[in-house]
Amino acid sequence: MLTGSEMGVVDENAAALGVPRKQLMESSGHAVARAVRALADPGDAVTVVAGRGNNGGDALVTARFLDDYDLHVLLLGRPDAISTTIARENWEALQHAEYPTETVKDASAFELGTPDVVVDAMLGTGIAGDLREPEATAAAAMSESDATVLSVDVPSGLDAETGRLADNAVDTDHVVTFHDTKPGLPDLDVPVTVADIGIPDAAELFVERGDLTRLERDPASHKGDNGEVLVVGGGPYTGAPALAAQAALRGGADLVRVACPTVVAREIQSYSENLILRPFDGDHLAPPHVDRLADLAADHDTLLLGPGLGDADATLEAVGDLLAEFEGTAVVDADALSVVPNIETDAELICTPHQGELRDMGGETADDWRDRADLVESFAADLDQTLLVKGPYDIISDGERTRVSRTGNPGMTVGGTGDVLAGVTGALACVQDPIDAAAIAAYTVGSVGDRVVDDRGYGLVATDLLDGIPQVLWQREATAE
Ligand SMILES: NC(=O)C1=CN([C@@H]2O[C@H](COP(=O)(O)OP(=O)(O)OC[C@H]3O[C@@H](n4cnc5c(N)ncnc54)[C@H](O)[C@@H]3O)[C@@H](O)[C@H]2O)[C@@H](O)CC1
Ligand SMILES: [K+]
Repeated sequence: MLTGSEMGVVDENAAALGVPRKQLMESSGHAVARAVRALADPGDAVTVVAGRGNNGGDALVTARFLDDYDLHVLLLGRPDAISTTIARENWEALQHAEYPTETVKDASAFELGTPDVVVDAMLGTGIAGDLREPEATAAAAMSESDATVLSVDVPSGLDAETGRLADNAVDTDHVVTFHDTKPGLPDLDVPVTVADIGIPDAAELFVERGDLTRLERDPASHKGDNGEVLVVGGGPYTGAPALAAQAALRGGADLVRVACPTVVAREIQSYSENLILRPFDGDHLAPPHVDRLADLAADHDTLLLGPGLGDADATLEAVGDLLAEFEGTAVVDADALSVVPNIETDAELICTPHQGELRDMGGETADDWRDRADLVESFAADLDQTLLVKGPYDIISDGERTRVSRTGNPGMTVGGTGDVLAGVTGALACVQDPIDAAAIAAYTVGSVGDRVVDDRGYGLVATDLLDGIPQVLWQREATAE
């Protein structure tokens, strides 16, 4: 089952892999034509009712496969109101080839006639709310007619995000949906055909730019709405928590606080005036600090635990105590990782080990990335947590879903890049599901590293990555419509 927006992610990923949406539209249109053939004989009357988006575009393709039918094509609205390039190109193809098309200027001009089959292609995943005019009038006419109604993707009026069926939705007889079923379709009690439209499995496995379409920033949002991250780190090291915290800010978090031992607080602050410090006594994390840190962490959307903490026994004991008390979402990195397999926690963890750290946690690795993906998936299932295992191909799994991010390059084996990745993951985990946060973070940090190395060659240092994070995260260079 895929929601409309998940379908948008997948088809943008397909475009990134070289299968643009116009090709998918051709496959969709053809699949609908095959369904028409199963419902009506050549010579029967078929009327296509097309809306102005890509749902209509699919059916404009269908028309070209129905030359041996008594065909009518009705476009709801003016041709210049067609909202996407690929749908318009398919409309123009019908004009050039002199297909019998008509445009319906308003609801009063809509006449369905008495076709044997009507193809409902008014609205698909782009719908918002109940049907407006002229779609509402057209829907009523279809629902009342004796024609067999074949809906494209979803019956017009079904919201594929929520599964809600509008009161004035088309009363359909048959649905051809694409790639996977959609929310609401199983409840309809009509035959639903799921058509394979040639989207490669890789579009769901690999993290690609389509995954970035999950990111939204509400224009009306206030400070804090986009996430508050608490980094607990530092002591033996100061650079790691500072990098992670700055990366969390670049990853879109509104507020990032760093809880660290007092002796290193001034030094960490000196790296950036954007950081807010919450020092605790001493020179390393230890069990007496845990209660206060647990309270502080509870006021944040994400806890990022590990960067620069070191592996003193008292520190690792405190990490275990803190995770045992914490009930929110935590990104666990570096020395803190070794504690995870030995504790009980109600927290939702995103663990970000490299392969050596994974083995120390009790996980297994393999040379072939496909084998590694299987091993990571089963270890994530054992832990019942999300893993982001770093490598030439990063493997992200929550034990059920597994994603692979292929960005990045050998220049990124330098120290500190893992802290940047943990920081971006922490920021995104404030606003995304753990697996999506980890997948987008891995893709983004790798892409930034690729850009830096393209520009300047190897010799990259972790701070080089910080500035480039927003550009990758918020790029909007979608090629398809
Ligand atoms: N995402 C994908 O991977 C693919 C999508 N395809 C098709 O593209 C469709 C989605 O296309 P679009 O995103 O262009 O969206 P739609 O074609 O579903 O609808 C967009 C249009 O509907 C109008 N609209 C929205 N709510 C309305 C309402 N309540 N009453 C009247 N008009 C309303 C909008 O102003 C816009 O013009 C899918 O359902 C599917 O049929 C296929 O071509 C294959 C691949
Ligand atoms: K439809």
